[in-house]
Amino acid sequence: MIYTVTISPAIDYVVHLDRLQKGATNRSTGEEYFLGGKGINVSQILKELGMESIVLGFVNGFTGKALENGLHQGEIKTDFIYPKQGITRINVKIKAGEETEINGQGTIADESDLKMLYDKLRKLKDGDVLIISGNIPAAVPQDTYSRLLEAVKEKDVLCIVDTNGAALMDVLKYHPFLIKPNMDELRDVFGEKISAEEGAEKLQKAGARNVIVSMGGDGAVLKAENGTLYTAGVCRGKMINSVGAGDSMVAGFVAGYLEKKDYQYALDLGSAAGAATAFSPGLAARRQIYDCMDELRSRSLR
Ligand SMILES: Nc1ncnc2c1ncn2[C@@H]1O[C@H](COP(=O)(O)OP(=O)(O)OP(=O)(O)O)[C@@H](O)[C@H]1O
Ligand SMILES: O=P(O)(O)OC[C@@]1(O)O[C@H](CO)[C@@H](O)[C@@H]1O
Repeated sequence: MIYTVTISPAIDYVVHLDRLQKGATNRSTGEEYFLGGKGINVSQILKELGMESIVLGFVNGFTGKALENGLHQGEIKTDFIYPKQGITRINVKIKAGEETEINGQGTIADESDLKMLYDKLRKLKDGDVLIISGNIPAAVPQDTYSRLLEAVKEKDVLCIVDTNGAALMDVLKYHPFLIKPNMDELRDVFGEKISAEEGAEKLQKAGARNVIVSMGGDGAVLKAENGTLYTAGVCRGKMINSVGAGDSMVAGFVAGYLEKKDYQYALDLGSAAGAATAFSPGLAARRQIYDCMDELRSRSLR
């Protein structure tokens, strides 16, 4: 089974404006609500690609109920924990020419809540897949991801971690199967001058088995554990949404890898899913992902 972990899930409130005026009442020209949080986005794209997963994490309050109901309506299984503090956040994504995001703090998991999550992970079995995505909120211990990996380290679980900064560097000693920083996250760790290839190599030397560096509309590279550097093509289309492209790429890569154990195929499916989301108002639908995949594959076969 595939498990995704989202420490602080969200409802994403996307609001469209002609122009954002600071210090004034702005009237929207339209708005949308999406189920959000990085691991939850991964589960939604996996579902589009025909793969079942179980969503783990912390939710509470009316927004938590809406999120859980929405996932169940989409036939996505959940096994949430319900802390007493905070409520599931509403993240505001303002689209007024450029995108401005305001992400809340959300549910706050305390030590007893976290222990429930570690206990759930200890029950994972050999062959399971664990995908941990997103930032660790400030109110939650910053070594939480390391402790999640500690809980599964005796099992043959394929671990994927999509996070940044200290939390990313901290998990490398557990040799995660995959990490996926973007260029900003790479520069935060290694400085402005780092290239995607150099950064991927450094992260691999520090312990990651496979490293994808995603570069938005400029594509992505994968430094794989077989020593090969794979390059992804870029699908053509109109970028209308940057929220969830990275999560879609993680889901596409995992789905592709589980299907064929072929790194180039997995990277292409990840790139197709990322692009299809970038070209959609919310997360991509199956058909758009496979249209992008066909475009990438037909170009690389020429
Ligand atoms: N404008 C675009 N055109 C084509 N492909 C794109 C575009 N934006 C994203 N992608 C695809 O999606 C992948 C992931 O995007 P990106 O690098 O923006 O991830 P990210 O920074 O983690 O995203 P986010 O944090 O916004 O979810 C890219 O490597 C690329 O394959
Ligand atoms: O505040 P975090 O956890 O860093 O990011 C949360 C978030 O921006 O990430 C997803 C897109 O990747 C959105 O669905 C969600 O609102």
